[in-house]
Amino acid sequence: MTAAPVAAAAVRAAGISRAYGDRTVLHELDLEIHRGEFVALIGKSGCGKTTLLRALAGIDAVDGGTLRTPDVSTVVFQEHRLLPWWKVWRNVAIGLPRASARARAQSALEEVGLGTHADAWPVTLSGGEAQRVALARALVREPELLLLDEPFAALDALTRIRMHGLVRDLIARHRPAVLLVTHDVDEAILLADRVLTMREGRIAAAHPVDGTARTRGSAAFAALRTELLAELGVVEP
Ligand SMILES: Nc1ncnc2c1ncn2[C@@H]1O[C@H](COP(=O)(O)OP(=O)(O)OP(=O)(O)O)[C@@H](O)[C@H]1O
Repeated sequence: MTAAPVAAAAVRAAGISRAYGDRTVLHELDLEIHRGEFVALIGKSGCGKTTLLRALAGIDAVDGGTLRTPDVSTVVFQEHRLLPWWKVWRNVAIGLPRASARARAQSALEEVGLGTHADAWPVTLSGGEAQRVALARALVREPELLLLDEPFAALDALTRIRMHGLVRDLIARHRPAVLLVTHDVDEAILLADRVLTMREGRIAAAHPVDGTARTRGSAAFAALRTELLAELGVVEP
């Protein structure tokens, strides 16, 4: 028997592997995310980020290794995935006990600034509003693990900046463990406590984010950004 898992870990993956046919996408990968910790994962296209997130979400099984995740984990995807035939509040309330569903959905919508949109139809929402509803739907169940798969990638730059502020506030209040998969290095630095780079199905390096680096334009921000881009093999013009 190995030692008992670290109590503070919300997620613990040890040597997990996943293959599609003869193509191995996760190579004996190790990952720990602590309770209340915000981890961002960046890496080149095809390195296995979404595969890892889907494994943590329990959407896909792993072929080998051990994976421990909390009972309640929720996912926000790049596209909002709201059901068009249900009003906004019912989309948020999916899976909640009936008696409290409406009130809990309303309060979650208020948290994302959409309290007046409870009876709207999803089709009437802007892209940013729809993603805020998706966030409300993910947080209303008080997940211990929140998985974010490029949730801001399809939004315009200004909306994305506003969403960063909102997500920071929501996370500070709810304190789930978070894994954010993103292509946006700036976003990773601004939001995460720790940025992981992934290469060929493994975690290549971990970079703790110093508080001063969270200010865009600070020297610490620029230095970490340069380091991460170099690790990803990106040379800026
Ligand atoms: N269902 C599948 N069947 C076969 N191959 C797959 C499947 N899903 C993913 N792959 C392959 O696994 C590899 C990793 O895919 P994954 O989506 O995890 O990468 P990613 O790092 O998230 O990429 P991106 O940044 O482009 O979203 C890719 O080569 C992809 O083609």
